[in-house]
Order: sequence, then C-alpha cells, then structure tokens
Amino acid sequence: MSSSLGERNYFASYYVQLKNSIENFDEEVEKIDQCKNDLERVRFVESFKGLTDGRDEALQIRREFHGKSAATALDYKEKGNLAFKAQKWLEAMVLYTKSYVALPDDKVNEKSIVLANRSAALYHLEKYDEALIDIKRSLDYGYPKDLIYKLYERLARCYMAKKDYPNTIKYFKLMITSMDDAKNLPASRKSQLNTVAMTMIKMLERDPRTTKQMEIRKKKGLPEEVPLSLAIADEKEFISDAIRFDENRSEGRFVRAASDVKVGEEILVEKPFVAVLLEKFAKTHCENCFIRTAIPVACPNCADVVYCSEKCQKRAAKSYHKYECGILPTIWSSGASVNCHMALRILTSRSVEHFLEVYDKIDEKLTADEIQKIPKDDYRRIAHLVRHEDERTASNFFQHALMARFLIKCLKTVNYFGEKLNSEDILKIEAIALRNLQFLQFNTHEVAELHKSQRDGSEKTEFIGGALYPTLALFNHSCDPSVVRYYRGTTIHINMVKPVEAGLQICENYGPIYTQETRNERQAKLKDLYKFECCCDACLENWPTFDKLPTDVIRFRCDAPNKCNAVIEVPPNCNDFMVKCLTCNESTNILKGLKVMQDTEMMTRTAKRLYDTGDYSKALNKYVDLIKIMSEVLAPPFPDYCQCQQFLKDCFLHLGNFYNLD
Ligand SMILES: C[S@@+](CC[C@H](N)C(=O)[O-])C[C@H]1O[C@@H](n2cnc3c(N)ncnc32)[C@H](O)[C@@H]1O
Repeated sequence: MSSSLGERNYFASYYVQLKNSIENFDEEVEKIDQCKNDLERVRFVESFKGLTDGRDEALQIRREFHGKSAATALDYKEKGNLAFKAQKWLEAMVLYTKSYVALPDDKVNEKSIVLANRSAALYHLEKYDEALIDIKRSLDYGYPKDLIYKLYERLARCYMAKKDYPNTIKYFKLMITSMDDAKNLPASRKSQLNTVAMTMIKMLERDPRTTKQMEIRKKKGLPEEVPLSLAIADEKEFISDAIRFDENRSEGRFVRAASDVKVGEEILVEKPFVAVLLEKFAKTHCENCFIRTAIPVACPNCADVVYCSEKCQKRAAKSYHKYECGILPTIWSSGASVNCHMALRILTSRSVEHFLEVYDKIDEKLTADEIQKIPKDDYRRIAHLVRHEDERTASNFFQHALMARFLIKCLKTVNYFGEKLNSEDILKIEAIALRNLQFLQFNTHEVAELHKSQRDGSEKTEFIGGALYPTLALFNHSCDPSVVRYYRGTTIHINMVKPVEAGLQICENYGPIYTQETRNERQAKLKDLYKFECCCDACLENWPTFDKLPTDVIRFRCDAPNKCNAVIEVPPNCNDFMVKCLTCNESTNILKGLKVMQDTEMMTRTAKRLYDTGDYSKALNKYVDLIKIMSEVLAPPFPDYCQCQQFLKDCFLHLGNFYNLD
C-alpha cells in the first residue's frame, strides 16, 4: 500500500489523525470498556463514529508488489556480468540473485541463464555445493542446448574440487558429446576443450581413488549423485519425561522437574505454531524456515521474500504466502510490529473454516496437560495463552482492535474471504485477530542467529524474526533461569544450564537477568511488560549483579544429613574445616568444597581453551562437568559459577543458527 498517508510507519500517524479528527475522542474510546469480549470490541471499533462516516479514507489499502519486472531483472543481470568480468565474484553473485528474484515467473529461459551465471560466480567463490545446485536448477529450466557444454564443464570442475572423481569423469564425457550442439563454438576452441577433457578423463580413470569411490558406491548401493540440498533436515520435536506441568493461582501454568534434571540436558525441541521473519532479512533468509542462504529460490509472485529450497517455497505457497504476496510490504510499511504480522500469519496459515469451527469451542480454563493433547495444528493449542485482559485499559483495547481491523482489511484486499463469507463470520475472524494480538504480546519468542567475527573474536546475537511456541509459552520466568534457548532454523531447543531437583520449577528467562540488572530494574520491567511480580531466589534474596558479587566469601552448601542445604558463607582464609550451619546448627566439612574449587580452576582453563579454539562441543561438555561439580558443594551466586553458565550458554548458541561475519 501505501495508505493515502503515503509514508513509512503510517499506522501511528493514521491513529493520531483519527484521534484529532474526533471530538471527545478519549471519552468515545472509553466506551469500549463496556464490551464483554473481543467480538464486541471489534464490533465497537467497526461502528466507531470516526471510522464509519467516510473519514476513514486515510486507510485505503492497496496490494503492492515489489520488483517483479523483466526490465529490472535484465538491468541487474547486466550489472552482474560487469562485476563478473571484473572478477568481483561476491558482488556478481548478489546481483544475479537480485536479477533472478525480480524475474516474472514465466521468464523461464532468463531464469535458466541467470542461475547459470550465478553458478559461475559461486564456483569462483569456491561454493561448490551451491554452484552444483544452481547448475541443476538452470538445466531444469532448459538452458540453451548450444551452450550446455559450458554447464557440464562447470559440473565436472565442481565435482573435481569436491574430489568426487566418478562424477568428474561423467560430466567431462557429457561435455565432450554436448559440444556437437555448440554450433557457434569455433573448431579450435572445441578441440582445445576436447583435449583438456580427454586428458582429465584418462588421468582420473587411472587414479585408484576413482576405482575405490566407485566400489564403495556399488557396495553401499549409493546413487551416482547424491541429491544436494541446503535446506536443514527436518527436526524431530521432543518433550522430556523429566518435566511436568503444574499451576497455581499466583503463577498460572508453569513447568516443574518430574525427576532430577541434569545440567546440559535437552528438555524441549519445538517447532513454532507460527513464525515471521523480520523484513530486514527477507532477501537473505528463507521466509519459511529462516535459514540463511546464498542461493535463494524466488517466490513466484513477488520479489519481497525468498526461500532456501523448493520444498520451503511450496510449503509457504500452500498456506500463508499465497495470501501475503503484496500485503507483506503493506504491513511492514505501516510500522506494525512483528507481533502484528504474526497475528495475521496465524490467520493465513490455517483455513478460515478451521477458525470458524473452533470459534465457539475455545476453553479459557484449559490446564497445560489438556493443552498438550490438542492437535498441533489446532488453533485451540494457542488460543488460551495468557492475555491479561483484566489489566488492559480502554485505549489499549481500542488500539489493538484498530490494528485487528487493519489486518482484516489487508486480507479483504487480497480477497482472502472470497464471496461466500458473511460479514458476521468475518467479524469473528477479526475477533480472533484481536485475541492473537493480545496473547502474542506475552508469549512470543525472538528467533536468533549468532553472528561471529573470527577476525576479532566478537560474538553477537541478532534477532531475525518472531515465533510462537505453544509448549514453551507455558514456561514461567526466573531472573536466574534454569535453561538456555537456541534455534535451528525456526525450531527451538531448550537445554538446562543448571541441575534442578525433582519437584522444583524449571524456568526460562524473559529478558531481565540478575547478573546484569538490579532487582528494582528487573521487577519494574517484568511488571510493565509481563504483569507479574517476580519471586525467584535472585529477587527474594536480592542477589547482587555480576560486577558486585562478593569475592571475599565462599558459599558452601550445608551437607548435614537433615538435607538442610542452607548456604554457609566462609571467608577464603578460614582455618577451620568443620563449619557450623547457622540454619540447622549442624557442622559441615568444607574440605571437599575447597578441593572442588582447586579442581575446577584447572578444568575452567581447559574449557576456556577449547572454547577459544572453536571446539564448542568439547567445551560444552567441560562446562557441564564444571557446573555439576560446583553445584554439589557450592551455592550460587558466585562469579565462577556465573561465568561457567555464560560459557555453557554460548556453547549451546554455537549449535544453532550461525553466521560468520568474515
Ligand atoms: C509466557 S506466559 C507463561 C505461562 C503462564 N503462566 C500461563 O499460565 O500460561 C507469561 C505469563 O506468565 C506469568 N508469569 C511468568 N513468570 C512468572 C513468575 N515468575 N511469577 C508469576 N507469574 C509469572 C505472567 O502472567 C506472564 O505474563
């Protein structure tokens, strides 16, 4: 669109314009408080006087396609060719991608040429798998017969670089025969190419490695060529038996350890119910699975998004993207947040019939165990998530309902509801959009990618999108969390960063963490953003931030047989080995603890060295051991423990989405 306001972030201006155009606006808005549910609220907004008497001209939504144009594609291709000639391979590759993404879907011949050109740039960048995929795509699109020998030569050279000799021979042979079709190729060049190919074939046929590779393939029954794909393998969802759900009046639903859970253990692997990539990453990451890809597949309709593979493109085309082509830029340019976009994508990723069918069956009082039994695709799996309806002001409800109305208007623009749906049913879908906006506010997770520069060793977590995980959304917060989250594509992995005894809560972290912010700062944020008062140990005991953690005491655990487990603080220069616990009056022998501290010093150095040399899986195991040993005799918070936990978290992040900045 553009709205007739014609500016970026126009939704906020639209709201202000609406506000200024109506007399007693605030009093009028207050009336939304009389509505008992979301359906009444969207009805209220639909009949709000400023929106019905013709003043809503400001929000005329138009579907907007970006960039599908043969002329633009040609321009990019020519620029790409210039960059290629100048041996600027990376620049050429990016320009060819732009050209390919801009090509209208029916320009099959041009697609074939651009992909072939991109494969040449990829070959020079030594990205052989990517080059192979592009060459095969190009052949599928019908690369010109008289030039096909060039692609076979490139295939042969890519396989040679990959040390796959049987396929190198195969494609040099194909190159030789296909030169018969190369009518315009001068005889001298033909003969030169022929000689090179024959020499390579002869040499490789005699090479024992070729025979060995062929024998292995035959023995294992492997295909001549393994189909290449850069898509990530489908991950299996998993929920550990070591966790169970519980709930109480003050904390709602939350998770407990069903049995002792070890540090490092994976307790949840979950795919999102819905995920939305940030606009900024739309041309570099797959819109469907968020994988970064050098050789994207274009959307057939628009130039706004790309996919990592044909599989992801088809998945998206089947559900949401069919409707979002052209309205995606409309929504982003409105200034709507990623949550607003997710509210809409929840609607487009399931059928309208599904929402209408479940509409009257939404049960607000489901327990977490009941929720787990709802099929994964069913909207009721997420419909019950916390919305804090009672804490919302009239103005907040009004603004959310206005956004829901805008999202529905976008869908109407692309004729999402067809002719059959009556206005009452559309209102119900609008009420669902309003519900989505409310629960997303408290339940969305930011999908991350780890950015690392090998050159200066810097690491940074970059947020690339938002996603909703139905099971993870039932975890409560602690400022001293039990888990770390990392992502593979959009799939989330949850792993323990400390041991938790059976029966105790397992919490994640919503942002404020005790090592970095004071209790007052954390509590203020949590109250404001999530509407609760945190009662985690770090808050109850007012643990200091990392830089203020005392270094002049050692915090031992009381190991009396009465399982007192209280903290015994001892100065490092204490000469007694038997120390009295102030809570239970029993004595604890701290010798074992002092020995642990000596042992961990050495282990910490080894773990850090493994981390610094990039051996993250070995470093991870060392940090797991360290935390396990420390937890047995010492009581957090103390600096060494915090540092080990931080490194353990960083090791896990290296298992997830990763981008090398160099
Ligand atoms: C993502 S949900 C977590 C699951 C939620 N308890 C439920 O019943 O669905 C976030 C909401 O849970 C509640 N919550 C999270 N952590 C809490 C805590 N430590 N103490 C009390 N309430 C908490 C708050 O109401 C918060 O807005």
